[in-house]
Amino acid sequence: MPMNDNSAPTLDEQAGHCFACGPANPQGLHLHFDRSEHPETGHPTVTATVNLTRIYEGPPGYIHGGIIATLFDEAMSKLNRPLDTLAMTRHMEVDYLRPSPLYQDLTLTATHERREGRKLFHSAQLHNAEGTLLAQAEGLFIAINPAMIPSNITPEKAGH
Ligand SMILES: CCCCCCCCCCCCCC(=O)SCCNC(=O)CCNC(=O)[C@H](O)C(C)(C)COP(=O)(O)OP(=O)(O)OC[C@H]1O[C@@H](n2cnc3c(N)ncnc32)[C@H](O)[C@@H]1OP(=O)(O)O
Repeated sequence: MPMNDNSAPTLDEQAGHCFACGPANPQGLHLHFDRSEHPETGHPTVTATVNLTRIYEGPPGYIHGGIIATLFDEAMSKLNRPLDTLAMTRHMEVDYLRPSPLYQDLTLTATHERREGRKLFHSAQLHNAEGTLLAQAEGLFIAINPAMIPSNITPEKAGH
């Protein structure tokens, strides 16, 4: 794992193996998000283009539902940093409205809705290129103590 000069890993380095967004995970999705502000509420919003192959297939020709949940979990988690909060997913609901096709550019978006103390409420959507809503989610993230996140994970420490 790359280290900074003080050998304390940065948050990005700690998250480098994240299955959805980590650049260091050879089997990950390598999602990249652009961040902006919602035009009406000013709340943080993130967007990514996803185009998935059969590795992620569920029904023939379509993305597996668990992977769609992963996309939503990741997109909503990306809202926590602009809110200056380290948080983990506590609850998520997903509506699968239409099958989500493989091999097509789909637009993944997430927006912060509201905060109640440690509780962050976010929403997320997946649209096809025609603008049809394919799936949507609501998520509850809970602000955590940074000490919950181990600073250095190795296979040896994980028992492998
Ligand atoms: C994460 C850091 C990563 C750093 C790098 C970023 C890279 C990105 C990677 C990100 C990867 C993607 C992200 C991932 O995949 S994160 C991985 C998936 N998530 C987890 O593994 C989290 C596991 N859970 C926990 O560790 C604990 O439960 C945590 C720490 C989250 C909270 O435990 P804690 O004991 O502290 O709190 P609590 O359980 O009492 O609950 C708290 C409050 O919530 C209320 N509540 C519960 N349910 C509902 C509901 N349905 N509607 C409304 N409210 C609800 C509940 O009543 C309570 O309210 P109150 O009584 O306090 O008022």
